[in-house]
Amino acid sequence: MDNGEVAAFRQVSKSYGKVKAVNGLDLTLYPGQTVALLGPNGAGKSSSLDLLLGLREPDQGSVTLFGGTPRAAIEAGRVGAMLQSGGLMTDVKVGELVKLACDVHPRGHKPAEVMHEAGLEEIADRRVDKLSGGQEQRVRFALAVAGANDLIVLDEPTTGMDVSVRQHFWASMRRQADLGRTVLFATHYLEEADSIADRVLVLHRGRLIADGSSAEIKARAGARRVSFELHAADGFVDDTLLRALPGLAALDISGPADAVRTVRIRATDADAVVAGLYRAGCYPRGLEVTSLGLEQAFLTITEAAEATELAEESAR
Ligand SMILES: Nc1ncnc2c1ncn2[C@@H]1O[C@H](COP(=O)(O)OP(=O)(O)OP(=O)(O)O)[C@@H](O)[C@H]1O
Repeated sequence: MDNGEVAAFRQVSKSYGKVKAVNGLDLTLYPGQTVALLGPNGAGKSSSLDLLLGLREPDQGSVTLFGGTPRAAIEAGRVGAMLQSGGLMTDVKVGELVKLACDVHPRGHKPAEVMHEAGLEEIADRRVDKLSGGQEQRVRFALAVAGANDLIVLDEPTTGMDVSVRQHFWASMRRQADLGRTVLFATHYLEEADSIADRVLVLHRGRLIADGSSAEIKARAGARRVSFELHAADGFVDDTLLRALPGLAALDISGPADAVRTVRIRATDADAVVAGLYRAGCYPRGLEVTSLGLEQAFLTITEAAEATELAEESAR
């Protein structure tokens, strides 16, 4: 039964021996979303995608696609995937393989359209086992969009693609999302997540530790920096006043109190920090407000999760 949800993980866990690859994952994906799945090596990204596609069974919890089993959704031709693992058929030409994928798909597109979309026309007659890494990725991409899928799952899709192919690839994925399809991709390229995804998920040791827009995740991590100088000649500023500023996530002060001190602040709300400074009668010199990227936010969030995990482990 289709309940409007594209995919739902309900308290899903999966272990390999002692390793908890996925740990209590609760997640719902909706139509038309472009979702980036981030996480350090071994965080459980590929394992989560495998569970989503029914390639592995959860130890606990349930995974549904379009309100039914992953298998039913795949058999109905609603899901396309581009995974890292799994070899391509070898003794076949690129054009033949793409045609086969279109023919067997319950809602297959015309092979010529798919060849064009994936930029494969020039290598249609090349054997699949004679391709470069980037060309192979393009073939995998073609197989993922060979039919009218409602969900496209991509595991590190742009690895090995050069810049222009990568741009072409993401333009094509945007068109898919504009058609109302859901695109879920795991990546280590944070700039891709930042510019492509409207929802970003961060996994850490199998747990979902952040879920929101890129802007929300940056804000949560304290992803703007406010820096300025305090000159003793302008009047003494008490450090406790700085520490009490609204919107402050972290504070670093360097330099002697009786000369020039440099203050660097990581802010969850930079506007509140600056307003708070002036309200307190503090007149900074050389004020700068800069944004930190998603990369910095990602590192902040995952480092904080790591520190919490270590503290919990040593308390046990
Ligand atoms: N088949 C398996 N057998 C044993 N352990 C596994 C297996 N697959 C994954 N793992 C372990 O589960 C954890 C999660 O792995 P997974 O591949 O899902 O992470 P990932 O986030 O995709 O990592 P990467 O960014 O390196 O691709 C890791 O500790 C990994 O070693």
